[in-house]
Amino acid sequence: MTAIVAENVTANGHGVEISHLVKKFGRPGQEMLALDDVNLTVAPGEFVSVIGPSGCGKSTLLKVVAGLLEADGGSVTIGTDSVLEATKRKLIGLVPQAPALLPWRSVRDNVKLPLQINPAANAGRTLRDPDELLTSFGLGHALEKFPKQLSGGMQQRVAIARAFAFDPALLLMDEPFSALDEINRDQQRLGLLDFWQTHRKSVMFVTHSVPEAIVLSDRIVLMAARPGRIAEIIDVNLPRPRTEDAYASDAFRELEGYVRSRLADVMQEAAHV
Ligand SMILES: Nc1ncnc2c1ncn2[C@@H]1O[C@H](COP(=O)(O)OP(=O)(O)OP(=O)(O)O)[C@@H](O)[C@H]1O
Repeated sequence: MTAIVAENVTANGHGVEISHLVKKFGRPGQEMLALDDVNLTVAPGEFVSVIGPSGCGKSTLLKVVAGLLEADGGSVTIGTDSVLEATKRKLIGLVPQAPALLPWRSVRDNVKLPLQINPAANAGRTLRDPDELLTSFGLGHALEKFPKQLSGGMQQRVAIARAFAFDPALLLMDEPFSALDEINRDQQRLGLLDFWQTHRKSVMFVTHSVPEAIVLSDRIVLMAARPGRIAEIIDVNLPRPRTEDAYASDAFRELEGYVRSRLADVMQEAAHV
């Protein structure tokens, strides 16, 4: 992984403005409110995690922002663009739960793919060289390999490198480390932290892990279920750049206790609905 180089890295990317967002599933008359009046502003270069009980709408929120699901009400603006315009202009990088690499392309060619699709949209960007990018993610030795020759953790790193390659204005990550074991997961999250602190992109990151949300984020959006909504937005006022030492600080542990107790509150509420 790259060394942590910058204390004062300029924030990059576009902000996100989510306003009165509503998303329903189901047939008319039997609808379920997956997102009920969700309002959230993500500043350019801000890292925001979304946490909450199963079924509270975290993935749905990310999918609406990514343009994979259409909203039933409200709006999402990325910079000054609608989601549709942002997807056309390739402003959004998405890292799904499973790495979704093309098995017949080498690691290098998987990372090159977003540079090759709709190249006109890449004009004026700082595109990253796939080899350099993969090397900075500790995969310099695996450029010619195929996805099946890599471990799950390495594959997920390729997927993250691929999302960074075309310099998107906004990165959306839906539990990117959930399939990994705890040791691997911790390594990957510290690697992402390191990379992000050097490049400062706007990020929306879904996770079930409280420590993961704290170590990575500037703010944590706590969601509640039935209907899916924002219960609280929690500031993470820990100094940056952060390293694994952050876990050991009193401030970290205090915040972890607070987030866990608020998570328990919303889970208890949901149990009584
Ligand atoms: N395509 C769909 N059709 C119908 N209902 C859906 C669909 N996608 C999600 N839902 C429902 O919407 C609600 C929110 O789902 P979502 O996957 O966004 O939750 P989540 O917070 O990401 O959950 P988890 O933490 O378990 O991944 C759930 O009740 C889910 O069953």
